Amino acid sequence: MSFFTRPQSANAAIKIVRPTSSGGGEPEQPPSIKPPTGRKDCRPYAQYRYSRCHSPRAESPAVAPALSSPPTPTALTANAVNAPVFVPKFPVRIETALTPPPPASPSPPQYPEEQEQQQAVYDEYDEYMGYPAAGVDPVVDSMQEMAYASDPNYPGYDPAMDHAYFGTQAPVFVRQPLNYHLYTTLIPPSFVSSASDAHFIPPSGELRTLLQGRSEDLHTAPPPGLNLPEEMQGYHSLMPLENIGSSVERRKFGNWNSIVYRAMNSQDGGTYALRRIENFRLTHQAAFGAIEAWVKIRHPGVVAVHEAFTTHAFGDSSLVVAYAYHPQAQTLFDAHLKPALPSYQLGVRFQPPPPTPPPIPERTLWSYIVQLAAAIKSVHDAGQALRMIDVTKVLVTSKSRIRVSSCGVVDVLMYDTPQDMHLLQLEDLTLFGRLVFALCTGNVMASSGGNFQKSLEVMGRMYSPEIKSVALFLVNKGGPHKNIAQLMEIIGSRMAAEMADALSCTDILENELMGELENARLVRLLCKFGFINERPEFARDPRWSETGDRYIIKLFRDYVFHQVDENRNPSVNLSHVLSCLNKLDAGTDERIMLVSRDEQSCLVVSYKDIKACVQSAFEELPRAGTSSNIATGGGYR
Ligand SMILES: Nc1ncnc2c1ncn2[C@@H]1O[C@H](COP(=O)(O)OP(=O)(O)OP(=O)(O)O)[C@@H](O)[C@H]1O
Repeated sequence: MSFFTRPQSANAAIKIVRPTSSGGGEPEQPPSIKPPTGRKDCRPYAQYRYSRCHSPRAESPAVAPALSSPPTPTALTANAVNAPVFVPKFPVRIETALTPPPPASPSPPQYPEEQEQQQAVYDEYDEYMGYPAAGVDPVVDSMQEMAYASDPNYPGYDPAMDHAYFGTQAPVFVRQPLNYHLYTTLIPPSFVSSASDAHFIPPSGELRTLLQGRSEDLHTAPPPGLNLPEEMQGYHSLMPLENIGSSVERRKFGNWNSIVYRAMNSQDGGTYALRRIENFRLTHQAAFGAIEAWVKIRHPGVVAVHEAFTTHAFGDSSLVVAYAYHPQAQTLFDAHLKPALPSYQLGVRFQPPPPTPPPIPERTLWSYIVQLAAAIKSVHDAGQALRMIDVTKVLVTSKSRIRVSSCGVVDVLMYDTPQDMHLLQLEDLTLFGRLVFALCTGNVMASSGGNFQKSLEVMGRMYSPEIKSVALFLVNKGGPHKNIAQLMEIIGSRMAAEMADALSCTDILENELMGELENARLVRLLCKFGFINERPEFARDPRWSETGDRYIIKLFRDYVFHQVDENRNPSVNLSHVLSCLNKLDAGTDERIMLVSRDEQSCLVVSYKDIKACVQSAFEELPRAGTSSNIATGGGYR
């Protein structure tokens, strides 16, 4: 009988070879590995299951646990692959260059009770419950024994110490490193539930739809025939965000006509919202001084100002102020006050008036008040005034999240009529109060003249007295020392609730992000597989895929994607795929058995080796071409 001994650069791949008569006749030991029998299917799964339970964990390169890792073999060479193949005629024994031949009983002794407990723990975490466990298939069992016995990294068992296990000393099992390379385990839903509706964030499924919608929004093209400038001060692909047809009644921005466009900036590739004020003549360049101040203000409650310029690109002299673009943003008016469109049935308009929108829930209202108060405070602290707190200028940018838009425009437009900043800041509070009235009653004119008393009654009926107090504090004249900080004191307790909800939102988003953690690295790996496997230009060259690194990659791909069940039906187990690819990316020391397609040879190889194979095959690609050059690019390695 002969053994396959690995090349001098002892690597982790173990080739199972054909036994020959020159090896000295009958094996002296009971066989530690049996040839593949009729039940070959699912062996890799079973091997996998075993390895998860017993082989040491390696760390992900990104998050290496501070545990000493055992010596690891070097990468597998092409020679190992070209070694003689295993023919399952006689029982054979396996030997590695790293370990002495296993003792008569290679499997580590375990006390039945401990074994049971361990198995229970493994089973609890085993996502491959449906696959045959150790002990089911004799081939699997012997492969497991082999992997166990030949694994120098298993810290809990030393064959030379067999006697110790049967003595009085209890076996020592070293804690394994954490499974950093496995797919991420999310925080239990009872702690952070992304399935339920949170204040600032919809359930996970809806959130995805929402984000998809926003992404789509960024790419929508304008209808043809709008006759918009192709390019303007570095902005292109302009698309109006409101109807601009001649039949549309247009509201005014103060005394000016205004329109908002979405546009791309060719310098940074970003998307911006451009507010254009038509027919504006700039008399003093210094009018842009306020914009400089606004560019410096960054607050989550304020739509960020980017820059301002004048242009003749629209055929007139326009002022344009560029803002951060928030896809699918709606004004508060559109979100809460706008009556629903009249219903039509069979082309006939219904007579009843359109339904009024439902009242805003009190929690949402408090949230708006707290966010606006925080935004105003930050702007006032920066020495500016918002001057545009209005239901048509405050944007709802995501669930319960609002931002004041159009900042800085009035400062430029009204540059010629300078006003006292303190008075402007007081005016902000009054505008804020009017907005609260409008949101409570659904009427933009709620705080004016004859509506005032009726509005207070409505507010008293529908909301808590604190809301009314806040609205009254804001619209009442107050002394000259009235300021936003006083409001903050009044709403202090509501701010605590707001903060708790905001932090919960962060937790949920972080948890969601955890679920996406592996995406990038897995896509990169799959791309490499795509580059390497089945290249048509090497289709007639068996050396390409049947030798060296690429052969191992080919077998590994079969192991990952082409498993069959006991009835030879394709097994489609995404968890298996993800788990294998994660381990491959992390390059763990865990070993798996790769079986050739004719099932006549097997290779036991670690993920670390396969990772090296993938890397070297990928790097070899540009050199592998003959006359044709295979281009690489993008720097993804
Ligand atoms: N920064 C922005 N990001 C995304 N969308 C925006 C942004 N600023 C404004 N919008 C959108 O542009 C559209 C027009 O804004 P605008 O402020 O003109 O509202 P409006 O209701 O038409 O008010 P007005 O009648 O005063 O023009 C609105 O639908 C608004 O949601």
